[in-house]
Amino acid sequence: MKYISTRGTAPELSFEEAMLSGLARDGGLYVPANVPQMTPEEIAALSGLSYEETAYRIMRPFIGDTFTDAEFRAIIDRAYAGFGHAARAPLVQLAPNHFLLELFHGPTLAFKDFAMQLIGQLFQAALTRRGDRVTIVGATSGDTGSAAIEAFRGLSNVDVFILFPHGRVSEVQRRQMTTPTEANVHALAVDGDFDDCQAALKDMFNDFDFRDRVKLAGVNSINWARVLAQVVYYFSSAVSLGAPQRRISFTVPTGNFGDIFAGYIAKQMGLPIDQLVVATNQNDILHRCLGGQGYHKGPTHPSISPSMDIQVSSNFERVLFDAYGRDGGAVSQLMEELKQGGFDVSQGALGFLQEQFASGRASEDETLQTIKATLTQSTELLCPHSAVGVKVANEHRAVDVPMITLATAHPAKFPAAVEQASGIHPPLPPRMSDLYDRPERVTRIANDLGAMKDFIKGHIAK
Ligand SMILES: Cc1ncc(COP(=O)(O)O)c(C=O)c1O
Ligand SMILES: N[C@@H](CCOP(=O)(O)O)C(=O)O
Repeated sequence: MKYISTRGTAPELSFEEAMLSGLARDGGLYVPANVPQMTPEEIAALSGLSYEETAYRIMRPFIGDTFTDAEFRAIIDRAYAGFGHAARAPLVQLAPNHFLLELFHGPTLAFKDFAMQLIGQLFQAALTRRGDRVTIVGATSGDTGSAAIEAFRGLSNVDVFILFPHGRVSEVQRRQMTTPTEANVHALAVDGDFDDCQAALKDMFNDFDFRDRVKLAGVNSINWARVLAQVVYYFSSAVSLGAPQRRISFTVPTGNFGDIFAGYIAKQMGLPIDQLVVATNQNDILHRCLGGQGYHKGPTHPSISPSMDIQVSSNFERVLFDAYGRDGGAVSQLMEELKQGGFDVSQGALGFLQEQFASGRASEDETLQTIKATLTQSTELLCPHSAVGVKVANEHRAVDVPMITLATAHPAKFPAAVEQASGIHPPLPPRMSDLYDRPERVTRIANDLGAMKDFIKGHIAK
């Protein structure tokens, strides 16, 4: 199994190399040269299996010879052992033919744990075997950072630096990043927004001196392994509702396009997905683009679903690569135009995108109303991101096709918005109940690439 860059000029890599290197050296993102296929019989055979066994069968063909079967099984088992629900990703019914896929039972209460817990184990196994160490730098609008810190804190062969936008994450998200005491963890509050953090991260990857000197690695969804781990729950949930005999639709609260891209890969592998619906908050650049208005950046408006406050949606590049016939030159050109503010999508590419994805948006008010209405109609207390998904899913549901909306975070991560909508203050689970009492450790830093690189160089273990 080989991985190729969306910009077309970086070397092809194995799974292990692509995982450890993050961004391709031509600035692109790695994707599989060919997506492995599953037959209807193989998909049907997933019925009744544990989440771990399903994960093994879905991901195995993508891993190549990086790990033996036994090593890979053990890695998966360790990754999901700390989840607080036996099903790992349980489905609950909201309404006739509308289901919620609860992805918030991991250690940091967000869907990021599904991939990050696995990546933590994959990195540890690969680095130990190589006798190597890396510096992980991550950009976060809240959840990736806490999940990465949880997965990598205390590991001897990794330093972790997380860039988050100062004042633009929830207090729970911030505290999850700033209260761990392990010396290899560094939380940096950047005077900027998430797009500034992600741009700085990509600039670090494109500075080869810095990249090679600190042995830079990435655990954002830049990293193909992040996307791969998220493909699994599309299969597990769809099969439990009758796939492959039945078609299933999904609605996905979307920001950086990693989660819904995983659904797109599941469909490419053979899962019979009817609609894949992109749900955005008021920062609706993806919804506008899929509606034919081009991809043009505007100001980011802070919202009650802050993890989706994104203008430069990193993984959109991966689907553009397919939409433009896997032409790396065309993708490079679009990404150059994006640096100047945006680009128009060609008619052919737009047709491809509209065939693959539907979309919708939720305003702040609609998000609050959805939290309230869902609690009235069921017993489910939604986080604001999941509420964006439910609002948009309700607009796209068809009577004869089950719709699964991804619930991407636990409501207790966003208590202010949830309480405003429902009157209920969602409590943190007991293991985190002292989060507000723990001392914080954070470095405030200017939105200045040089300052960030100097900080990192000065704080990696020698
Ligand atoms: C709670 C939550 N929901 C939705 C998203 C959007 O996911 P993606 O960036 O993969 O589109 C994020 C951030 O990634 C998130 O943290
Ligand atoms: N919403 C994310 C943004 C980063 O996304 P990623 O999937 O590329 O890591 C967050 O919570 O940080």
